[in-house]
Amino acid sequence: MFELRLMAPEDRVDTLCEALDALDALSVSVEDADAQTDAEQALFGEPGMPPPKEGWQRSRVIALFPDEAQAKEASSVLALQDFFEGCEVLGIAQVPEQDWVRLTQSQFAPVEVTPEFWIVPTWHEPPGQAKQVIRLDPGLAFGTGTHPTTRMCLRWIATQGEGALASLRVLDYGCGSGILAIGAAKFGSTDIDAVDIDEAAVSSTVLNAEANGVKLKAGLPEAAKGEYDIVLANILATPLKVLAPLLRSHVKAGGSLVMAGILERQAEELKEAYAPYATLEVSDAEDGWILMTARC
Ligand SMILES: C[S@@+](CC[C@H](N)C(=O)[O-])C[C@H]1O[C@@H](n2cnc3c(N)ncnc32)[C@H](O)[C@@H]1O
Repeated sequence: MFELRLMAPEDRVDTLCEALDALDALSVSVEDADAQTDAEQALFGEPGMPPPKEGWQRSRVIALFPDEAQAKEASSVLALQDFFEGCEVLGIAQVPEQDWVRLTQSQFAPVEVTPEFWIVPTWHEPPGQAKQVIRLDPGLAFGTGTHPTTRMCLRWIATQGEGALASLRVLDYGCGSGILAIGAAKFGSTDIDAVDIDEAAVSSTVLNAEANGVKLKAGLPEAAKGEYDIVLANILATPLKVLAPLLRSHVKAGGSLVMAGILERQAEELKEAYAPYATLEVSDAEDGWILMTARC
């Protein structure tokens, strides 16, 4: 395959990508042309908020074509268009043959939750010291264990102890891949509801639970019914604040509310939002994220 590399100012990127698509590019990717330089302008938004602006000052647009002739033709056609003014062809180059499957898989190594509890992709052998293992491959839904918020929730489950959840009813609210619900099952729970607003997450949860040989019920949020001994919710601070009365209503008296997706600096606003319902405390922290829990 051959890639056609182009430079485009911010206001031309969308048009250029659409044109490349119309010219039968197999894929088009856009990178910050000023990344790692003094001119780099970060475009991070607050979690849950849109970024400060839509695009970078200058973007490198890379389009993949099946052969050199098509890449050259696309380059010539683009150069004749009015909208190409301000854009530039950086070059055409052959893409070296790679084993893409192996390359992708190599980016997902086993993840340690505790020295004895690991998340292991199916193409890896579990580490020797692992006593509990969740088998999970990256998919459409969030939750492979590579994010600190997921790991902190799983660590909380693990610190309850082996089999400690055996007689406990668990709700995983915002289940994504179902990783927390599966973790709860690994530590003994047999009565688990996993819910999400995203139907793809619900389907992923069902498949991942089957792959791990655990029993749970997955569905949309209205499938959460009644009270639970443990409510796990790894969402984000803003929805967690909105969901405060609902999440609290699902926790049994004496039960635990365990929440992640919260930045360190959001601890106080979460405590305030939950004050009418529960007393939250910070139970864990990793990479600027915190785990907040309450005994209800
Ligand atoms: C950060 S992911 C967490 C996934 C997984 N539980 C984990 O810990 O890795 C948050 C999930 O919450 C879901 N979600 C967001 N808002 C929600 C809401 N109001 N009700 C239910 N699920 C929600 C999203 O679709 C997403 O799958």
